[in-house]
Formats: sequence, C-alpha cells, structure tokens
Amino acid sequence: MLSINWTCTQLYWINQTNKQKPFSYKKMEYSNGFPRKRDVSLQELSKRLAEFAQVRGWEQYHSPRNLLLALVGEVGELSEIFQWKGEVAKGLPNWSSDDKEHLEEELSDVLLYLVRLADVCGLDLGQAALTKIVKNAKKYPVTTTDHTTTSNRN
Ligand SMILES: Nc1ccn([C@H]2C[C@H](O)[C@@H](COP(=O)(O)OP(=O)(O)OP(=O)(O)O)O2)c(=O)n1
Repeated sequence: MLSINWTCTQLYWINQTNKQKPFSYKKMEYSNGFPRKRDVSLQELSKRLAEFAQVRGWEQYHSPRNLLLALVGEVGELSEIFQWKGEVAKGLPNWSSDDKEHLEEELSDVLLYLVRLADVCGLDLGQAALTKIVKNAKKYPVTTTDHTTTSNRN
C-alpha cells in the first residue's frame, strides 16, 4: 500500500514537471504520465494513408504509376538535402535541428509513398521485406573473412 501511494505521488510530480516543459507531440505520447516513444507498424501507416486519401477523394489519383512517380520525386527532394555537402558523418553531429527536421520530413515522404504504393498494389510490404532479408542472407552467407575484408562481393 505504501509503495502504491509513493508511486502515485511520484507520477503526479513527474506530470506537473512535464507540463512546464515544451513537449513534442509529433514524436511522443503520454502514457501514465510518462512520455514514451512507440513502435509504428507499416500496417498502421498503410491504414492512415488509405484514410488520408479516402477523406480527400484522392483515391482516384493514387494509382500505382502516380504513386511511383511521386515516390521518385520525393527521393529527388531527399537527395537535394545531401547534394554538394560532401561526406556526412553518421548521426549528423554538425547538422542544425532545422536541417534534421527537413531530413525527417523528406525521409517520411519517401516512406509514405512507398508504403502507399505497396498497399494499392495489394502487397504486404512488411512481410515482403522480411522475406527479402532471408533471401539476401542466403545470397550473401557470412564467412570468416567478412569482418576483415572491405569488398562486398558484388
Ligand atoms: N496526392 C497526394 C499528395 C500528397 N500526399 C502526401 C504524401 C506525402 O507525404 C506528402 C507530399 O506532399 P507534397 O506533394 O506537398 O510534398 P512536400 O511535402 O514534399 O512539399 P514540397 O514539395 O512543397 O516541399 O503528402 C499524398 O498522399 N497524396
């Protein structure tokens, strides 16, 4: 009983503290007073995109070909971010938060059109990707020299 009361008090305190801080609803949600990230499934994205198109009457435009062209366009926008920058360090240590947000947006556009394309083609992209990973592993078996060589055998 004592520990339950203590936990509730702690939760209340954390809640009050969090209310005073700017909070990004884009990336987190509250659960029992704690901000947390959550996994997002391809199925959920598929469903959200289908609803997005349906309520706007845009299903007619979301043909496989149109979505592919839109996808390629967004890959172009993604490429522009890296254009002329030279090699970029992993983790983007020298990028501003605005630049990182821009990258998040373009990566998302590519992902969303890809997921939508798979959906209108009637494919399960998540399962297909898992199957492809298994195929890749068979095609490129791990060998004892893999950790010491830089060649990729292509
Ligand atoms: N017919 C459409 C148009 C847009 N979208 C969605 C998917 C993408 O995530 C995003 C693309 O929107 P924009 O075409 O406005 O592209 P950007 O967001 O990249 O804007 P801009 O090109 O101005 O940078 O909107 C969609 O599903 N179907």
